[in-house]
Amino acid sequence: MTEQISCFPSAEYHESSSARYWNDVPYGSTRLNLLDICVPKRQPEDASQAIWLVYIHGGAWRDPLIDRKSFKTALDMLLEDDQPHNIAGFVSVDYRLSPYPSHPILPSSPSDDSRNSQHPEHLDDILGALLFLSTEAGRYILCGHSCGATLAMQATALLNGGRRGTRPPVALLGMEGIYDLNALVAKHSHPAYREFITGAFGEDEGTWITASQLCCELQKWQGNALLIHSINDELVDMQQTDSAVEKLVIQGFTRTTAAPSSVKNDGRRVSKIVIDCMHDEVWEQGTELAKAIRSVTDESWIPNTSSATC
Ligand SMILES: N[C@@H](CC(=O)c1ccccc1NC=O)C(=O)O
Repeated sequence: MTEQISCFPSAEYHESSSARYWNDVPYGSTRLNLLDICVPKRQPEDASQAIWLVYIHGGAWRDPLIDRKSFKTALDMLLEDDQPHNIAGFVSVDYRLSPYPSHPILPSSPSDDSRNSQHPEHLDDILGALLFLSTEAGRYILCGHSCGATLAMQATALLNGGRRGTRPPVALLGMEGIYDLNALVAKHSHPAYREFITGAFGEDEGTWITASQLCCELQKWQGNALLIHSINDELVDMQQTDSAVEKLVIQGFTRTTAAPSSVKNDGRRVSKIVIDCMHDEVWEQGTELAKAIRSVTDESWIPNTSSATC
């Protein structure tokens, strides 16, 4: 079937009893510039409150087996919810990856331009996807897992600088995020850490510092940030989330322990929630990812000031 929707005109879709799906939609020119869109049939009752959720997968900027499809388990759970919600659509985005020649099943080839990228190309792809979506999904929450949370933060920092045509998200949801590359490598002695950070950001540790600083450059952003980390994350230490929260607080964010509904919700709130599962169980089992999305799409997490979307 086809339908005219302004951002993806006449694209093919398929449907289930609960949603319509536009899968494998190209937003750029490489094989990994693809995204999946899901529009629930039960739409928000108040269209003015409608919000999109854009998910950025993890996988250390390089793992070909962790891709946009990793959102599916949580998405299926969310579509089964019987409570009303305010999500107009869900998007899961792929982006170009860094080299992974030692991958046991799908090693990257030097001639594959979608698997030989380095910073800031992953980020460029995310910004490209958000620009592509901007007509349809202009009011959105940006959600990422692991290095997807890094990209979500960095994209928000750049969009807040006023890239034409794309507004920053109204809220950020970071799960098991990496926000300080140098600290991650210093903390974890397993050579894989240095290997994937070098693969994604190069040998120059100065670049790692600049890329990490970009994560928390949210001085003027008016949205709310919810950062979630598991006490049993065996791959990324909780200090990553703790120090990101501190950096936001230093920039004037108010630390909240509950959803901001209990206080005046004019944005610039940051909250940390501790969960209990392993790093990839967040999306593999889907329960924690779905739960986190329910928390943040609760209207109380969306700032009610109009400036939040400017
Ligand atoms: N599966 C990945 C590893 C991975 O995803 C990862 C490992 C340690 C810390 C963070 C990770 N992922 C972050 O996006 C790999 O094979 O390189």
